Amino acid sequence: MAAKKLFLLPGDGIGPEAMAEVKKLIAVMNKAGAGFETDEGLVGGSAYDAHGQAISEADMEKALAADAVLFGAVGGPKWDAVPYEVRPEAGLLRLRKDLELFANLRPAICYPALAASSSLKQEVIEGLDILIVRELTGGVYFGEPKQIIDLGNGQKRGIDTQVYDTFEIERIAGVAFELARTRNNHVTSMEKRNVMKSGVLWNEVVTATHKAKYSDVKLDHMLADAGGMQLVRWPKQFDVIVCDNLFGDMLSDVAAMLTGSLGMLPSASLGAPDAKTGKRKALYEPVHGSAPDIAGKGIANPIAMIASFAMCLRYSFNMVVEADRLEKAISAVLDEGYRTGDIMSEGMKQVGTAEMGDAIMAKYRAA
Ligand SMILES: NC(=O)C1=CN([C@@H]2O[C@H](COP(=O)(O)OP(=O)(O)OC[C@H]3O[C@@H](n4cnc5c(N)ncnc54)[C@H](O)[C@@H]3O)[C@@H](O)[C@H]2O)C=CC1
Ligand SMILES: CC(C)CC(=O)C(=O)O
Ligand SMILES: [Mg+2]
Repeated sequence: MAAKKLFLLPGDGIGPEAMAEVKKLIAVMNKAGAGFETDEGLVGGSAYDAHGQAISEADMEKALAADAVLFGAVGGPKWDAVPYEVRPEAGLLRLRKDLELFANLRPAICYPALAASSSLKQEVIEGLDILIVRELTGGVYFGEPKQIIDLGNGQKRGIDTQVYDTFEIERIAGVAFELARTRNNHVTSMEKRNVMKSGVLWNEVVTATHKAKYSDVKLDHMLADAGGMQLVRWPKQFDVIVCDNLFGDMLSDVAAMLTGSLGMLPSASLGAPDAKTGKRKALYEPVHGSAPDIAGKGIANPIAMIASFAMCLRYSFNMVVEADRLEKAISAVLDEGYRTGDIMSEGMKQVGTAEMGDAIMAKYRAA
């Protein structure tokens, strides 16, 4: 059996704390013969401190050669003043761009045990299971020009450019429609065609892609600001949401709170299948950032990171049984009342990062 090459990039802040819990799981799976071969690198502020770059060329090569990359989180106030080109977040953007990870899957599931403790009413989120499909390598995060110009009159101008070409919209729409077919067969496309030309094109191309290949899937369109409102008002109206890089970033943080906490939301970033092998480049990461406010305290919720590893098992290694088993272990531990601080509510057992990781591992082993 060929080794399964995992490249670990824990990053900064709570990234390494959450990744430590995944490393324990990998060790347990390897004892049972899973055959993961792991290597580890630096990204973000930790890479900047070591070599003045947000990710080194050597680590980029390892990421490109791996079957999957597991990523923690990057950033923090320590690096606020570093040059923009080498800021911690640049490491993540480079990984996404160079690995051509255009499809970012961000599922938001409300675990039954957390339905009562959300800031939203229980009936609004109970049973929630939606999937945000975010375009990840285009749009305003990457478009040129991207600069600050000195206008010479005491004023400056900040410029970011939103650019989308037809093929970029077509391929992300295709991913959303394909995934919808495995779920409730419903896609909602979100843009702002009322004020943005890229939104007009987005709407046209999604509509044409639907007509050409996916007319069996229900499609509707929503302006992205109204979409944000609807996500909070009645999120269960959605199945798959497809949107651009910026709206997807924002709407998935909104969706995170439907699940109880940013600490609960995993993600998978996938490239196109290789024409010969069918394999996709992939990176798995929690939706949250490095949470500098709680870093180093051992209290971060590791569930988003562990659930991202479950997505890795499912999408990169087709280990569907193990992925289900791990997701069930997370659910069972929540049913038993284990809570990190971010999801704590009255009468529950408050635990730290490692205790939560250990509890999930114990359930996984026992299943
Ligand atoms: N993928 C990545 O690496 C991302 C990095 N960032 C970076 O992270 C840094 C901090 O950004 P913020 O806006 O504060 O966003 P954040 O996601 O790091 O934190 C927002 C809030 O959620 C809480 N939180 C997040 N994850 C948690 C977890 N696992 N357990 C418990 N609580 C959790 C934090 O304590 C904080 O109160 C910035 O430098 C930002 O650029 C932000 C988002 C994504
Ligand atoms: C580059 C990241 C920090 C952007 C972000 O917030 C995200 O991808 O969720
Ligand atoms: Mg974000």
